[in-house]
Amino acid sequence: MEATLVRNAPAATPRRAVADPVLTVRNLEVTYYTDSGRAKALDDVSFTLNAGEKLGMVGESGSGKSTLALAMMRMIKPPGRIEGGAVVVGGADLMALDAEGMRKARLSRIAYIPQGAMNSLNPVMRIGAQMVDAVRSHLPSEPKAAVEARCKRALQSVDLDAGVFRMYAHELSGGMKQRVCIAIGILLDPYVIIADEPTSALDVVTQRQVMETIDNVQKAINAAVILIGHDMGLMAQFVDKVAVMYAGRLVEVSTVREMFTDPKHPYSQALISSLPSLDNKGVFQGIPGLAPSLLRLPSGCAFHPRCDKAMGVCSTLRPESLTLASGRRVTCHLYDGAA
Ligand SMILES: Nc1ncnc2c1ncn2[C@@H]1O[C@H](COP(=O)(O)OP(=O)(O)OP(=O)(O)O)[C@@H](O)[C@H]1O
Repeated sequence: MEATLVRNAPAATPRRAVADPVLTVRNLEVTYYTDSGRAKALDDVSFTLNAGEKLGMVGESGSGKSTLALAMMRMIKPPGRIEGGAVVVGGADLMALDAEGMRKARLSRIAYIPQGAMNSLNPVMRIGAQMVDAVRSHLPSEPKAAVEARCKRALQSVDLDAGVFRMYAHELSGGMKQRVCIAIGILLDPYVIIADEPTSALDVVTQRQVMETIDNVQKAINAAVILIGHDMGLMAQFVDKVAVMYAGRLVEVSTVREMFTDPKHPYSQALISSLPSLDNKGVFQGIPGLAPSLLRLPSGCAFHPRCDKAMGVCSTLRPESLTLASGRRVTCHLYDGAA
């Protein structure tokens, strides 16, 4: 079946009729076995996304955001190891697929636009040939003309001229290259798109255009989108929900409005108050201390040494993820008994 990639077209393929949530990540665990010891980079990570929902994944460097993306794609390499959990996309648990099943699932069920993707385009192959290769590895019997038409539609849906099909990466600007990567990501109409820092190394105008492109293609195919990034301000304009990671754990998942107006976890509160605002001109509040090494995590809650609301229990007991009455998720002892 051909993908429907026309901008702002309604969700069209029967595949989109899959029951919500379209993505369920359950108890995902990843450990890196390094010479210095074991680093648990994902610790019991769970969340869900409905078709058409956009989730922003934020957290300091080293908190596990890219590891989460790679684990969902089953692309964790040694010394890392996925040690448990499920990633259910459109009804199929990716963790239970054999290698060939997983190869097919990449791009068709779940697409990943890695950090720096635009620099990984092959410099000596035309853009079109790279796109055709990606389609062919999934749909070997699709006629050449149909494959080309699919690729050109994908280029047009990210606001690139179909002529880009015949161009080389060096002929394109950074923003155009990033849009090519997005076009490749949507070639097979996936249920879920993960974009890891899709706007890094781009100027602010191009950043906005790239985010708008993701927004448009996401609406056109009704995919669930995970945007990984540091720029809370940019993210706030494009996502529906925000998930905050700290030392391999999801410490809060809230709607973007709740996160910005009433963050629950002290780490989310610190992240929000560290953002510049017109009311607080020139007053920047940093987060005290440094992110902990995963090799030597503090006992109890890993955030407690930096937390201005820490209580006795925080240094001894690991908090569980709680769902508050409003449906928000928070991993903090402050809310024990409130769930
Ligand atoms: N190949 C590896 N070997 C050992 N440890 C690793 C490896 N890759 C990642 N880690 C560890 O896993 C943790 C999570 O890393 P990850 O790259 O997922 O973080 P991140 O939140 O995406 O950071 P950034 O924002 O800088 O991209 C880090 O603390 C890092 O030390």
